[in-house]
Amino acid sequence: MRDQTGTFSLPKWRLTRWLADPGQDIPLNLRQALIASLFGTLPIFIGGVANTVLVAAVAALRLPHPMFVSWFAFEFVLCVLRTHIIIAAFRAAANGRETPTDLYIVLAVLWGIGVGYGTFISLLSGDWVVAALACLSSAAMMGGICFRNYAAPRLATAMIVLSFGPACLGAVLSGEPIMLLTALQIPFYLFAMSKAVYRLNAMLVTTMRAERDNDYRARHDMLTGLSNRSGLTAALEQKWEMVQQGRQRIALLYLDLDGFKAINDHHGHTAGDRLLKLVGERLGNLLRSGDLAARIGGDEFVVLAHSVGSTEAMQLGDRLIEAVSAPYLVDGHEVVIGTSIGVASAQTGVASPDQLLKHADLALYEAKSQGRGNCCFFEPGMEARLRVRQVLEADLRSAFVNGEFELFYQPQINIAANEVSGFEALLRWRHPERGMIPPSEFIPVAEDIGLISPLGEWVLMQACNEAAQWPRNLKVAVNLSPLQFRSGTLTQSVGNALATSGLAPDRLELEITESCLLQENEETLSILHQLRRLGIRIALDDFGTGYSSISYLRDFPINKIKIDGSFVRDICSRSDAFVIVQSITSLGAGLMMSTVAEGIETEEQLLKIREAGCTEGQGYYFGRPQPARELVDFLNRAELSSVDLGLSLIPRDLNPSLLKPPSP
Ligand SMILES: Nc1nc2c(ncn2[C@@H]2O[C@@H]3COP(=O)(O)O[C@H]4[C@@H](O)[C@H](n5cnc6c(=O)[nH]c(N)nc65)O[C@@H]4COP(=O)(O)O[C@H]3[C@H]2O)c(=O)[nH]1
Repeated sequence: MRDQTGTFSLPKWRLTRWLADPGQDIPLNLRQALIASLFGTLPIFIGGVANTVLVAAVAALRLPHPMFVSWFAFEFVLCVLRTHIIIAAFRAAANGRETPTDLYIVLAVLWGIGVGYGTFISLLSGDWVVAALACLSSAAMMGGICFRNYAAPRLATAMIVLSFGPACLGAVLSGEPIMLLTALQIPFYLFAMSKAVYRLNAMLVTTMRAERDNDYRARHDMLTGLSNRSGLTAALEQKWEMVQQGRQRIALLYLDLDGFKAINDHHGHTAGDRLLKLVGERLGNLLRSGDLAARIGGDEFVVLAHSVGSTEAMQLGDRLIEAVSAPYLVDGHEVVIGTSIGVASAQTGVASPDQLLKHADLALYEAKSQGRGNCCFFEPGMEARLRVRQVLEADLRSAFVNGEFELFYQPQINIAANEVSGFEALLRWRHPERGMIPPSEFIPVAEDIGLISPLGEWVLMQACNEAAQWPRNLKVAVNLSPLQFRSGTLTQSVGNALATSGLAPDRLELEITESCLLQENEETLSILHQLRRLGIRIALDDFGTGYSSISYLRDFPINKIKIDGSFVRDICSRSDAFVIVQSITSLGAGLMMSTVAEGIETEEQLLKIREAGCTEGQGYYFGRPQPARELVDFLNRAELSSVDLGLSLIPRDLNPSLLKPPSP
């Protein structure tokens, strides 16, 4: 059936409403489609009216009695009126105007009455040729009525009874005994045809419901109830003409959830699904009427906002980030995720809805590459940057396979004992064309493309293997990505690395950042305890930046605090930096944790760090990150006199009081 939903008006008069009523619980759009179908199948309509006028004309010619002439005149006028009304209805529907549905239905009923009247008078006429013609014609009409009007079963039944019912009475009154048989047959025929109408109607409604459900499913995401990709495309295409004519301003906000995969992996897909539903609800709550939210991929959502410029779209983006990032309660667990958003608006130069979506996607890439929880507006240069990024991703994947990674080690110095206490392993990528690429450039990419877990495992194994060859029980510190921390396999990987290398667990230190501790306190706590049970030490990296929650130091089994290099950089010039470092070291001392100052580059900084009470130091002043093969040499030099080598851990000409162990 042709879908004409919404183009033909529903009847308004009481009688016509009753006649066209298809039954209870039928939604509005189905009612509209059913009414539209009454106007359809034009060949049957034309055949029906032409046939009636023709039969009436033949009868009037054979029997030019006023009854037959008036019948013909009635049919003729009705035919003209109905044709006019149906043409007017189609025009009105095409132009989105009210259609004359009530009149159309009333004329259909009158037509049925006309056919019935003609059959009746023909049977009484005694002219069996005219009677046979009229009876055959109205019986044939019933088929047409049934086929054409079963969308409104009451109307069709009324037309069937009115057009052929009088033949029953006519047969009785015809005076011909044999016609009594026909009079007996006609009610059965009427009943059978009416029954067929209701059956056909039930089948039609079921089919239309199924079509409607399929259509809904085709355009909606069953999990969240939001639109899906094709729903979004349809909505975009619908608005596009107005957008191109400058009559409508729209913006697309492309959201990608940060940290969703970890929740899915950790709590299972059912919890992940619940979380997606909650995200969908939050998005829906923020939209104005006429805006649309869609889920177009696992954890990817798009918001189509209308009547917004770039500023309002960015403001909406910020509100979406805030809403999505608030904690969720899923299966009794509090979980936190974030979202990055790319925004694009349909200004001149955007050729198609597809291109607009692509722009928003590019802006999303940019938002993600700037760190999580960002909202970025599309700029033309992003496409080129994306290509660079895609090349980097491809290179990164092959780098892992080609063994282009290596570990550099930076010494960590026990300031009090004036000796090297261990080394921090720092990942390096020796790119065949670009040379050495720093971890800050490729680790976020490795996290995004799911390479961080295997890469992290490789780092652990390599660091443990190399550290196992070092003298003097020197420690090795290994950085962990938050994603690796939440992977669920960390304890096992650490256990494997220790078992394979034979490194004593107390020589391995894992450096985590606060973002590892941000969510799932119980889960995180249990991983940390498992690691501690293996005998491993935990260091909290970059302390003093980010959240720097003191409660982490109380709640989690941490052995060491690494004070962020930014404080060390300012320690000689800003008294507040010194006070902060001092406060962290005394906090650490009180909690039986050692404190390491990162990024020491000068002697003055070292003096201040000592004065502030740090137990360990790390930085270019002591040594830059260097390949494993150079460590033995470094250690040998460190153990020799500084005067001999011109390289000193704690320069000799320092005030001797500075060489004393730090005061607690
Ligand atoms: N300006 C200055 N910088 C100094 C000084 N002393 C050390 N640094 C640099 O500071 C960074 C210290 O590492 P981080 O804070 O853990 O920060 C690391 C760490 O978060 C991450 N990273 C490095 N290796 C790995 C790894 O194997 N796994 C993971 N997940 N992250 C890693 O990459 C970050 C950057 O590493 P690098 O580029 O090697 O940069 C290193 C190091 O070279 C100094 O005196 N002055």
